Amino acid sequence: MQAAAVPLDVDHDLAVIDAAAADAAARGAELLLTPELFPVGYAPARIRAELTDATIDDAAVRLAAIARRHGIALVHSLPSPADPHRGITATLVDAAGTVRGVHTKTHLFGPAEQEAFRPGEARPPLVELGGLTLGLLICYEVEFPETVRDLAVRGADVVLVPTALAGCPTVARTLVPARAVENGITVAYANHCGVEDGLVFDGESVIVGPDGAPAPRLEAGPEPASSSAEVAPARAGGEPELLVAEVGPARGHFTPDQDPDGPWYLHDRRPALYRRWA
Ligand SMILES: NC(=O)CCCCC(N)=O
Repeated sequence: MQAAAVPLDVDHDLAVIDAAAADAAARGAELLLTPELFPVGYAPARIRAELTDATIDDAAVRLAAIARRHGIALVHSLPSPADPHRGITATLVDAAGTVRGVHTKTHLFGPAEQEAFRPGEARPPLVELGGLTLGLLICYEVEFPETVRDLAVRGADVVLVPTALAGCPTVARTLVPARAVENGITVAYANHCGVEDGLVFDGESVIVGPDGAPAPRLEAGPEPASSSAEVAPARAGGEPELLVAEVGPARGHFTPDQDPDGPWYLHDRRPALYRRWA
């Protein structure tokens, strides 16, 4: 889902997610990925100054209910309750509304985030769902090859990335596809669009497969999609958009006997050598 949130207007922002979940489920999607901090909007200073933990806890309950109501898994992103400071989290809730994985952003972007939040330390989680292994990262983290590589070597087929990207479309156009290709996995990157708290978001949400190309779009309709249009990046500005694509098992784990031509990135890695260089 790519859409514009209204900072601190949780009712509005949850309504946008609810409508997207209904639309996605109707089109056959099994999981809806939403942008970073979408239920509260991307406004780090205002979140720190005005948001209460009760509001955050209530939003988490309502997001689980959205997943359950529409029978679709959901990745949402909220501030963590203060303990004593707040992190930025991503949570995967399954179609029954059960929390299956939570990640706290380990690489905070810029002074605004670093003043308003604390960085997480825990390793990004893997969740088994729908026959695939799903990894969670948040925004800036996907720009560090180490984070996606860590999930890939642990078996991730798909890395799901709520984001809040403004003024740097190179990330969506170049870095996100590179992460998918260099690990032979699919990366889904869901951004805000429009303007929030004076920030103009890039949009350009994308779902990129192991070959670096946009994943094929699932065409809703009576007949199974025989040929699917590619999922072009969402437009920068304007209205909410839903990219619905079919994602599958990783190809990065191939070894020479499975794929005679290579490249075999994960197979050919030399971590002991890299550690000696550190
Ligand atoms: N919320 C974020 O982590 C924003 C990341 C933007 C990084 C960039 N290169 O502009």
